[in-house]
Amino acid sequence: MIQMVGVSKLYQNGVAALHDINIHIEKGEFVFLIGQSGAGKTTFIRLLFREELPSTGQIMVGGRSIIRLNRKEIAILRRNIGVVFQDFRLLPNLNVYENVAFAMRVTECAKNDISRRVPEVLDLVGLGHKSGSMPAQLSGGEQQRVAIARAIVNKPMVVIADEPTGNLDPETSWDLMRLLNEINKTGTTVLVATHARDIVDVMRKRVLALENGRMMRDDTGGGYDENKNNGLLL
Ligand SMILES: Nc1ncnc2c1ncn2[C@@H]1O[C@H](COP(=O)(O)OP(=O)(O)OP(=O)(O)O)[C@@H](O)[C@H]1O
Repeated sequence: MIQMVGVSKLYQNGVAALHDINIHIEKGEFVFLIGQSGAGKTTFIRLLFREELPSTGQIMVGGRSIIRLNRKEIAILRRNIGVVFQDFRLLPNLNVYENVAFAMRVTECAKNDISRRVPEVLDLVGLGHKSGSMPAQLSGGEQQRVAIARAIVNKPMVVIADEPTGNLDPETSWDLMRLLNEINKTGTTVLVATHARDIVDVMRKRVLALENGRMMRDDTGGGYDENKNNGLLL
């Protein structure tokens, strides 16, 4: 589903954000990406949906190289990858329904499909009753769930979340992780960049650990710290 071969990223200011990354994520996996602030997690994510290009190396998504794509192909890639940002990035002047519908409109979906699918995903994230609310009227956890609804509305192959619990209290963070786990159980590949040590330790998923732009660890069923093995399965 996702493959990086020899990927490095040197930003124009000379910062080497990623160095010789080689990873392979299969369809249907749930993967945590961990690492200290500045380790390269966001850069890793931005490369996957073509917000940045690597300086060297090859990136494949869904069996295709994403390095040389035209605008139309980039749009198709982004339809296949739902991204959830830490700061939600909802459109403030649109209500919950319209925020989610917007993601379908930009991919030129038929009106009928939009009016059928949007209520379906809002129910899935537990926000069916808030579809007329504006983002500013929602709690942080609710806004984040709208962001998830928007990320999954086009039935992407992959959902990527960049520190989705960064602004949430512990209980709401767990609700959100359970939701991502449910999405994963439907066959969607899920990649979550996080600092949430307790969540990583309990969920026991595959853990990729970045340190100064290098992939230092790739553990199946791993914890936040190396060799920590006292978690419970969710
Ligand atoms: N657009 C950019 N231009 C130049 N340098 C950048 C850019 N974006 C990130 N960097 C640098 O690249 C390195 C990796 O940053 P990145 O945002 O990928 O880390 P991160 O692991 O996501 O950190 P955090 O947990 O704080 O979000 C850092 O040194 C950062 O300063």
